[in-house]
Amino acid sequence: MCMDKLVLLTNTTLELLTKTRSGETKFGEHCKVLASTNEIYDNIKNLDVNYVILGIPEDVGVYANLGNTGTSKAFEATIKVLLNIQSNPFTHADKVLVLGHLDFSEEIMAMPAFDRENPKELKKLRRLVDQIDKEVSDAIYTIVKAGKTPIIIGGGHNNAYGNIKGASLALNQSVNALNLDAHTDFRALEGRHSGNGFSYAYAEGFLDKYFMFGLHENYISNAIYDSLNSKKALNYNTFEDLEVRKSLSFKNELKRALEHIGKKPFGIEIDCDAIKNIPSSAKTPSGFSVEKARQVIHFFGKHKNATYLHICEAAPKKKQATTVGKLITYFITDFINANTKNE
Ligand SMILES: N=CN[C@@H](CCC(=O)O)C(=O)O
Repeated sequence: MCMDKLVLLTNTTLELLTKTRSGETKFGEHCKVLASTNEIYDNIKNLDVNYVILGIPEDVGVYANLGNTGTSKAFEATIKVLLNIQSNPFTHADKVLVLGHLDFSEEIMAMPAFDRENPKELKKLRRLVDQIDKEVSDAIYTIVKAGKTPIIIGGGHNNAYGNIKGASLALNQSVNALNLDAHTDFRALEGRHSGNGFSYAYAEGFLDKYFMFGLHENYISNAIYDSLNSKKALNYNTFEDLEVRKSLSFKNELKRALEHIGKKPFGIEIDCDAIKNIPSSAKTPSGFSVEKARQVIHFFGKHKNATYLHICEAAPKKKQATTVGKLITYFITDFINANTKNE
């Protein structure tokens, strides 16, 4: 529980980013922050909040997957919007601790020195992702152990591993996961990257049942297809069945997915590359609408076993930052709104 890489959101930054308006109260005026990292576990535990927002501004996992970087920009874009939405009975700002972010700037600075085309260097680069995993799982462990629900803003999808491991260790049991994603991220155990967070978590016993919602058929390799259909713990549907051929009903599939993962604590993983035209590491012209993604978050978020929410892979350029920040903010408030009704 060292959380060496944690940079708290300070009161000064909070005040700087929250643009107050007379006659209104913004989210940033009512959410909570911590004053110090000392005794962080006790401070998180004793604070009267249910949700802890943590940023993971990194793109090392995506780079180590030979993908396009930019995922390190999503957290800042989000926080600037989130703090400026209204604080009202829908948004529950007083139930939220905006903790801050894990600072992986050293790892990000180190990554371009590795030649990704050279297998030996790629191996070393992927070891940097192991270091990130350790920090992420420590942070999620601390938050879940303190009895709070983490809302994690990525970063690449490599961080699913740290989320699952941290939650599993805190709860002393393996956990399940629901993943809204174009890709399985269940690729080979070939060194850590953004395409194998779930396969590593499964192989190490932290992940039990896994449901992949809306996979794109064009990106399922034969090897993965065979695993999907041979392991009982894995279950999925495809975007084409749901939205193109309409051979499966969206509503029934939500229920089927919940039957697969809902019987014990589960994480909700949202990869922004599942949504049409969102700037992300694997941006797609064909994907779910923002409203369908919001419905997924609402549906699973309202379940008592929802243990965390992770929104990842958004990679906004400067001009897209506000739009991406708004998108992720809708996801956060949808989750909080649905989940609060549980209590
Ligand atoms: N987290 C994303 N993982 C995908 C990326 C695919 C792509 O970049 O096209 C994967 O490794 O399969």
